[in-house]
Amino acid sequence: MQALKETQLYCPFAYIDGSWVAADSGEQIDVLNPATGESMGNVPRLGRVETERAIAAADAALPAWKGLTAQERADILMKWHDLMLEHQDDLAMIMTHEQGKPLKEAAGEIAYAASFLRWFAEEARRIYGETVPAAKPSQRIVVTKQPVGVVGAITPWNFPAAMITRKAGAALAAGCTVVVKPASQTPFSATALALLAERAGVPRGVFNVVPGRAAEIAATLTESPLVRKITFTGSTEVGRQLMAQASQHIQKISLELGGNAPFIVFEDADLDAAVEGAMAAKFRNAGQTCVCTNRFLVQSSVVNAFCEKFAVAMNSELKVGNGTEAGINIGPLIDDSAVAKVSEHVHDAVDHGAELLLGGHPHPLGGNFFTPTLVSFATSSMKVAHEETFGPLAAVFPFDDEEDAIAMANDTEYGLASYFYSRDLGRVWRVADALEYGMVGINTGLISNAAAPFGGVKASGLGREGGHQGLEEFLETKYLCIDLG
Ligand SMILES: O=CCCC(=O)O
Repeated sequence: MQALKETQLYCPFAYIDGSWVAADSGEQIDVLNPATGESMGNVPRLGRVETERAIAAADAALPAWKGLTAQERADILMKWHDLMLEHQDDLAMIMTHEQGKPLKEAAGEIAYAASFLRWFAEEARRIYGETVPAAKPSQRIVVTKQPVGVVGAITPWNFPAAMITRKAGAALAAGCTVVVKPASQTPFSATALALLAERAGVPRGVFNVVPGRAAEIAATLTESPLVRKITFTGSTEVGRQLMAQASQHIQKISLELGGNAPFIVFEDADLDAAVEGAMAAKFRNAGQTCVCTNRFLVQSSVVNAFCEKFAVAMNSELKVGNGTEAGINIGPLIDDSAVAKVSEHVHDAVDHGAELLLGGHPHPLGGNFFTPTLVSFATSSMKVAHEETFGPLAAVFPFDDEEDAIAMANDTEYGLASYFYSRDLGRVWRVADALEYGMVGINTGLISNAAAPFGGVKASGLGREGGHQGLEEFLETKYLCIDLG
């Protein structure tokens, strides 16, 4: 790996109860740089026994952590935030090496990740209760909020830092303690965050990182009666299993799962603005973002003009390569099966009659690089209409009118992010109301923000992260009935 300013941030260990540890078995995970295929190092491959230790540590640390004042917890979270920004370049370098996203984008993710710590530090001091008029004159009803307890957080490879802070920031602010299972592709971002958490003053046992065997660690978290909440970002398939497993001890659960985001361009839209939004909504992290557009629905009267402008922007703005090189803004896909999936969706679309306007093949650089691809005349018979591609394929589906667009947009089991462009105020409200999605970007292709409630409906998940709603997910409501006699 290229040199870090502070080499200690490269932590090839798990972090349990304030100690840096190896797996009992000595087993390790070899972490590959998706741009080169080379190893960037190993972390321990933990399993059940070490996870049980982490849960026990989190449980032991809970009374003291929830016993701090909100201000004390907020101060520690703010310190953690500041340290992340202080080490932004190194954290970005680690992320680019293990995840592939270009350095500038990785630095952007570090800032985004830190913003959750700031947001939840501020929200920690606003965990309000309420009083309610009672049924009897002698009684008082008081509602309080308490931390749910120990949290198991399972996080994905596509946002190796932000998905940890979005969960752990909220949990710690609420007074919970956390065991994080990071993705095996990107554990070094997680362990670097643990080091900074320790330096910020997060007490031992409050924040633990357990890289390792995913199914075994998930089973250990869901089988433990000490764990009171599971929070997961990843596939709908795994989310469904976790939800079933979490039912054993009726654990609270938040799930941020797959999507099939539509991006609708109406004929009254500002097409240049729509293309700018399309670039952002499609190509962030090379298309490997759960809120990336999967289907561009464009009104027939403007479909040619939109495709022309979109192709020009893609040709002139997208530079594919190793994310550590200057000027690169499309890195590699995470692995060869991701490349195979994009290829499969492109071939399937072309075989079913789509017109290939740009790309359509792996990039000449080879490895996990794929050329940004644009196809038009996509139809509902194609795989890209129903499955999340999770790569740099932009598929344009023409539609006739507003009713048609809404029906096409909602014709999916998913309901995470959606986008549309229109300058007609009446249409803006009608379409925003009609879209069956947890998030709607209107005349914008970027919707992610610590202050906003992020999450989906239908098969895209349960619960919200970020916003004040994100904190609620880690709180229990308790009602006190006081009889004054
Ligand atoms: O891919 C999941 C999260 C992306 C985001 O927070 O914008």
